[in-house]
Amino acid sequence: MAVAAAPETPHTANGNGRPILDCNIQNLYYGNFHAVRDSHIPIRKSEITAFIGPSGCGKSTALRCLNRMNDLVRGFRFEGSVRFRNRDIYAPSIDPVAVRRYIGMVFQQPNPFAMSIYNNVAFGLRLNRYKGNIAERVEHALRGAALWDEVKDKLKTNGLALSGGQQQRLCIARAITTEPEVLLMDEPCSALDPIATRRIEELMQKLKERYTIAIVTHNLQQAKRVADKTAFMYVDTSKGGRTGYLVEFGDTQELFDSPQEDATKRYIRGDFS
Ligand SMILES: Nc1ncnc2c1ncn2[C@@H]1O[C@H](COP(=O)(O)OP(=O)(O)OP(=O)(O)O)[C@@H](O)[C@H]1O
Repeated sequence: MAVAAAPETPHTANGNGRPILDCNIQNLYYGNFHAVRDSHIPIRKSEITAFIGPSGCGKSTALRCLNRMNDLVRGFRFEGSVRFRNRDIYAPSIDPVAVRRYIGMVFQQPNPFAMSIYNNVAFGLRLNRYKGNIAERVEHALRGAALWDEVKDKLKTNGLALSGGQQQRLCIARAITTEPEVLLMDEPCSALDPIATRRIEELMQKLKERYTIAIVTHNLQQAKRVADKTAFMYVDTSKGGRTGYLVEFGDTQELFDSPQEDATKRYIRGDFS
């Protein structure tokens, strides 16, 4: 598969210089609806990049561009590029299923499969016909997701029997078991209580040593706590539509402490939501 063939070695290449994932959305449509324009978001290795902005500005849409999840939506049309391992993942020769093997995703609602904890985590390995020791990889992923100690004695229990926070960590284990390079997280804590949220945030800090993370969050404090870089998006209604675009991108602390754009200032102050 073309995506896999590029020279960069996962997890060991120097993170300086070019972004690991260079997202350049010129125009993005759902049917006739112009959903996002002019958004260049470079995502750097071993950093957490947060996407913030008011509802409907295209945060999730932009995130889902990064592993071609929007391809599953009828009428979706993309103009631009997303470069990963020196290739544009939207090039005709690229298989979107293979892209998702390298760029995994965790969703807003924890969504374990209705099967055992073990099988949830082993699922992706079996799908990829992994020939090594599956039990070892399952344990490794559950440890990586800070869940092993809580579930090691009940691996045959149904994943749906776990608490919401545990289910989300199970989904993270499921996403990392195939060792992706990038993890996309679409509001991963929005269904969780503050304690479970904190656990996921702590986990993200550990995970970023090994995986590059992009996260959509409505929670500005969360972006401040976890993200190295932040992209602020807003909605352009000037032409009668509602098209999202990138207003400002930069170091999280700088963006919050001294935003350059008026829209960013007002959003951070809470003048609009
Ligand atoms: N599958 C889809 N089909 C058609 N339009 C869509 C689809 N998904 C999103 N949209 C539209 O694209 C725009 C951006 O949606 P998106 O969910 O990306 O925004 P968001 O910033 O993540 O919003 P929220 O914070 O409310 O989740 C919205 O106007 C939305 O209605």
